[in-house]
Amino acid sequence: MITTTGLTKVYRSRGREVTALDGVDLHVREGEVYGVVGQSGAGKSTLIRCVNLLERPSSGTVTVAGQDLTALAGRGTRAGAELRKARSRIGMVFQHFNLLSSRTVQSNIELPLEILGVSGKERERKALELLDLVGLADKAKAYPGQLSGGQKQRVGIARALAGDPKVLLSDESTSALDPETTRSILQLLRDLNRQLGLTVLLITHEMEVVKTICDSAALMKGGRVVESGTVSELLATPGSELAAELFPVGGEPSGPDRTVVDVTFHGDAATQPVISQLSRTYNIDISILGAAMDTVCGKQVGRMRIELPGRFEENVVPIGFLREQGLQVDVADVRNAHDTAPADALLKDGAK
Ligand SMILES: Nc1ncnc2c1ncn2[C@@H]1O[C@H](COP(=O)(O)OP(=O)(O)OP(=O)(O)O)[C@@H](O)[C@H]1O
Repeated sequence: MITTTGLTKVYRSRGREVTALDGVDLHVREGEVYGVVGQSGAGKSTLIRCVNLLERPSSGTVTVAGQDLTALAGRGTRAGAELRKARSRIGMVFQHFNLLSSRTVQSNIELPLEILGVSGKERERKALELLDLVGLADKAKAYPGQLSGGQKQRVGIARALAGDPKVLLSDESTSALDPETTRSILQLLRDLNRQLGLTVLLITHEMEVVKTICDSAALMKGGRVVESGTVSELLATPGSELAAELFPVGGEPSGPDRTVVDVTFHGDAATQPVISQLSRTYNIDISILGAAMDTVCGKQVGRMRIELPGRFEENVVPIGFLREQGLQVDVADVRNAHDTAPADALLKDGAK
């Protein structure tokens, strides 16, 4: 539904160049909720603004619902009209709602339809239908100043849906809201995604948002996508930074010459007594340094950080045993991170 290839954006201001996007390839499938996360300055806002061509990319292409928007942006006035039409099919929700305070709620929702030249009667019908959809049927005549933050965002979402978009872009739409309101807005986005088959691309710095509603996610750093995939794929990828952030387990080793291992349990593996089997089979004492169970994308996932006595070399076979049970095993020397890669290579060799 949304594809970007080699998307690059270089800002030039006061003789300085800032590369905000550095060759971003993004693939968002129809009907999915896709989250882009990353620290401040990673390029998330620039990416979302380039997807609907609010910002003109320096190079690369953006295709939404099979239409190459970058090609339209480059041509004359006729193409400009086509671009506006294409853009009206992409809804956008903002962090600070961007409602007009002098207009009623209904009139805010009607605004994009006014711009599209839709008749008054049809605009009213559509606005009232959308208000009902977002649970604010009784607020049509209210002004934004009379609404709570969550209600304002519901109006923002209704306005974004006015042009019957196939795609909804959300720029930190819950960042200004308290946790409970955040949950209700995320639930609304999820419901709309399911009811309307809406594809949602959202940017956020909150892992909780990804955990609650995203099917897929990408991590951005320095204008690049450094990891991406479905949330389940990411959780199953050894060493995935996104997975570790989505599902952190802490715990320091209790002393030198210990092997610290992060074990992730999905599906059936979560119900097997693997840790006690490991302990019995190899006659070793295992300490649990940290553990958590959580629901990620509606699925139960468990993660445990355990400590085995002895160094990596001495634990090749027990760790091979864990891998054979279908568990995802990441070896981490938390005090000596540069040892991790060689240790993992060693394990793979040793486990053969
Ligand atoms: N209009 C602009 N002119 C010049 N530089 C810009 C402009 N907009 C963004 N940048 C720069 O581009 C880089 C990426 O910014 P962007 O706002 O896309 O990041 P972000 O990940 O959305 O950050 P945040 O979470 O803080 O919004 C930053 O270095 C920023 O300073």
